[in-house]
Amino acid sequence: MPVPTSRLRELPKVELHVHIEGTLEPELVLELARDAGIALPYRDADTLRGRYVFADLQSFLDIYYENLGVLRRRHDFARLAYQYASRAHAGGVVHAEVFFDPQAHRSRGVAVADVVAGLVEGFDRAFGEFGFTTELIACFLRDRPVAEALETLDELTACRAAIVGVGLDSAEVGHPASLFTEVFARAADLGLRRVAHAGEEGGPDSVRAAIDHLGVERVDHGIRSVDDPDLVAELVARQMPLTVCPLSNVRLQAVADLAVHPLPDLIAAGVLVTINSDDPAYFGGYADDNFAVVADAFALDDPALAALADNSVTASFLPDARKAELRSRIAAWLAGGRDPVR
Ligand SMILES: Nc1ncnc2[nH]cnc12
Ligand SMILES: [Zn+2]
Repeated sequence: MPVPTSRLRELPKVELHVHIEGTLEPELVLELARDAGIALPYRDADTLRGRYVFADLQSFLDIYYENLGVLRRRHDFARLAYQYASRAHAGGVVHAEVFFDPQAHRSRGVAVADVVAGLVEGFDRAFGEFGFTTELIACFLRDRPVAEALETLDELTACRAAIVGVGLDSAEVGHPASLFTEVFARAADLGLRRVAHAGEEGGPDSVRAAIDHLGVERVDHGIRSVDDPDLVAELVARQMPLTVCPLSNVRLQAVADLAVHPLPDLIAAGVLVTINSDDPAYFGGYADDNFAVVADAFALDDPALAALADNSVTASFLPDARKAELRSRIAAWLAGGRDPVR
């Protein structure tokens, strides 16, 4: 029996893999372009949305980087953050650890400090209005020079207090994690937490490289780990979280179809799997939608869904007291009650 969507929305969720630039809905692209006097080659939001047919990661990244060019002022980032928080909250997300791509903005002359200040402003508003909590994770672009990542890390130190950690994203194949060893070592010296995309289009070796060279505490995606049983066993032994994004994997053709997604095999093996949206404005769904499609595709019952939500709490960078509070809210949901806080 499928779990009704309204009940699934009430499951308290923590989102650990969402790119704030990937929450830029076509309507906001058009609005920000109009405000800034930027001419766009499409008439309306639906025409832009119609372009969102992707053959692979790169074909998505091309449009993603093009669209984020409309984000220019601190206020634009505040709007984006607040809009994401509002939508995620409506789907039951109570806490999010949100990626942003500083290099994609500073390369266009937008100061990293303005990006961070805008995101903080939008998320502070969301916290004040509906108690939505967030942490920020600055991702380095792995298809850009390492020297640029080091410069960006230097700039980020001025906003150190607003950032919980660093990540690694953009085109995976041909851009090994090992190149970024020094960047991640310096981030660790600054007390920043470390995560990295790996095993999205790259294979098990890419996942191993992120763990061995970057010292990550979570692997973003990591689905291709399933191709190497020894790696799966290692992920289980270390309880290394994977931030899996099912709709993204389908839309970027990392998997042929949801029915053959490795999620059930990873769960069955005992991997600490979490469910996330990645770039929801592009892939047809936010965190609740991702929960809904996997619940449906793999006939997950309430205990299985609560276990996935619980994994995200475990894998989060939240303090222990907040983790305990969220765990008891998930347990209350499982026991059949409504979430007492919503
Ligand atoms: N799914 C993804 N993989 C790598 N880099 C990204 N940047 C935004 N979304 C991404
Ligand atoms: Zn991602």
